[in-house]
Amino acid sequence: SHGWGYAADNGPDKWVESFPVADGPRQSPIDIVTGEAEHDSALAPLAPHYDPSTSLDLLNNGHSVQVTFADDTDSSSLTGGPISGTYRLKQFHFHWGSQDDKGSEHTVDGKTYPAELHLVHWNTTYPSFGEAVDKPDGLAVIGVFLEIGDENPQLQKLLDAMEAIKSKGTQTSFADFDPTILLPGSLDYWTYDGSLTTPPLLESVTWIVCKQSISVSSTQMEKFRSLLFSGEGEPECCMMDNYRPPQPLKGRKVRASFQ
Ligand SMILES: CN[C@@H]1CN(c2cccc(OC)c2)S(=O)(=O)c2sc(S(N)(=O)=O)cc21
Ligand SMILES: [Zn+2]
Repeated sequence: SHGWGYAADNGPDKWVESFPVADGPRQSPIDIVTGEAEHDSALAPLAPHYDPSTSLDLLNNGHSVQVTFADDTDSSSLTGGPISGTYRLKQFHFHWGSQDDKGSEHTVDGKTYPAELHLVHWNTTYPSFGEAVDKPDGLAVIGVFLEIGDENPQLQKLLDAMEAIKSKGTQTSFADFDPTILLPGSLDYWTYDGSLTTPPLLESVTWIVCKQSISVSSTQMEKFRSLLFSGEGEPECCMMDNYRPPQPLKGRKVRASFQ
């Protein structure tokens, strides 16, 4: 089968064949061992500032569901946290499982969550996303765990719009969406140096993983699982288990912004 994916013949265990960095020194995701994380009082509070007018469209790219943002100004950007300077929001997307006991990429003391939200930002010391994506300090991704609980009304607009993008390569306009509403109440976080969790697995990401999760109901999770990896006219293949498992820490330190 052409191209990478999450099936037995093109999934995470096979990626190293086309992307040797898969076995590199700073791969993501990782298992966050909370007892090993060191509180760093020098870590600043996370300061995301998002402008809903920069949200553009909702896309099924065959690997995940993604909302893309206009990144020609600093209107939607991230400062503070472990990063220096300003990183612009490019897109956010999710990873999830085929059932509620798995689906996240990062794990916490071995605990898996049913899904994980990633907000991808690029360092404006570089002229564009494309220039930043392969630099060691090029990207900053905020990870938020989704935990099964009450229905999350903030997800509903996204879930309803997914009707229009069931198949790979479909997209629909998705204006006036403020991703701030998807963030947990507390922005306490763990941070470490890592990589993209999908090919090309570039080791360019400062990971910022929120300690507090947001809720999602089992019914809402079924909505994610009704999306398709497959394109229109192809045999239907449900989009689920689109997560990479934790990778070796290889001596990296994980810092905590909280005691
Ligand atoms: C398909 N997966 C996304 C790939 N992207 C991408 C797009 C264009 C070019 C490129 O490299 C040259 C990479 S990306 O950088 O937006 C990210 S970040 C990310 S995650 N799970 O680590 O947060 C996954 C992807
Ligand atoms: Zn991701």
